[in-house]
Amino acid sequence: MSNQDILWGIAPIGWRNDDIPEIGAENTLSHLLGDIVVAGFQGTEVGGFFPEAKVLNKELKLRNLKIAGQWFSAFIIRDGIEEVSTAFHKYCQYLQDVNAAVAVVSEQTYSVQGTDKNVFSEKPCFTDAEWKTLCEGLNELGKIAEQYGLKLVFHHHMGTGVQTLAEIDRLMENTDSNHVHLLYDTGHIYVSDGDYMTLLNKHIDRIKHVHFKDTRRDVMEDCKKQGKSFMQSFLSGMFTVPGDGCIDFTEPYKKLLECDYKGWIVIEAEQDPSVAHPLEYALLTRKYIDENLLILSKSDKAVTIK
Ligand SMILES: O=C1C[C@@H](O)[C@H](O)[C@@H](O)C1=O
Ligand SMILES: [Co+2]
Repeated sequence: MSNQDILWGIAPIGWRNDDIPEIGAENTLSHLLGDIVVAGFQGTEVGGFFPEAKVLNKELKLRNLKIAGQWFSAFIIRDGIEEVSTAFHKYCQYLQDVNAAVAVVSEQTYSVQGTDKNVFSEKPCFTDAEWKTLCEGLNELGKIAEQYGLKLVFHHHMGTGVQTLAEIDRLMENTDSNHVHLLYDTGHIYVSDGDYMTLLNKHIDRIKHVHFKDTRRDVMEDCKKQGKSFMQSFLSGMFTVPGDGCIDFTEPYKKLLECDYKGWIVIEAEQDPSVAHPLEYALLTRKYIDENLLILSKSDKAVTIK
């Protein structure tokens, strides 16, 4: 790895999917971690099927792998911050026990992510009062995360109330930059807004975790035309690994280098593992990273796309 400030990981989502537990159910933890070593990544994120911290730590140590973080579905607007905080403490304790860096939080109130609704046209929008509840709640969760040595990174996501650049702007403006950070997911912002550089250029100072997710443009257009749900879309192959889709990752990577980004870049591509062989795709993206990204240095300036 040429840049020691950046750790490269690959998410379990290519092997198993927490949104549809049936797919890839045959892929065990040993299988996943073994593939990650073969493909030359330094770690992963926690999947829903991962074991208790002690067991996981042993498996990680045997393979010299690390945990970057884990997804947390928050319902701050629906349930209130008190109820969410109780679950969040427990989740942060586990992450601290496995030496993770970030708590990946997504607000799931009214989300259509796990439903049959058209993800391209039926996303929720929050009221002013709901925005206030959400932002104040996130400030609280951010402080809790810090008690466990973690940074709270907010995950903007298709089919949720924080999906578009305008919504991410609003969230960033109304949360405390000391406690609430941003996860930059190339795939989600590209599918939502058709552009992945504006968000990065605008909020680079708040970005403390990165998901590199690629998109097959033709599949995305087809899913849009057919009004598919989020799950139908990824099962149709809307997402893929960097190097296999239409996103040019040299631009975001150059920007991250130029701005001295320190943290994880996690490859994350939800596909059906019975269609897209997880190790084959992990190796494909490893080759793309080695040949196109790791050869770049800070002096290769990113072009600012307006
Ligand atoms: O980070 C993520 C976690 C998944 O659960 C989610 O559905 C996926 O799209 C994603 O970006
Ligand atoms: Co993501």
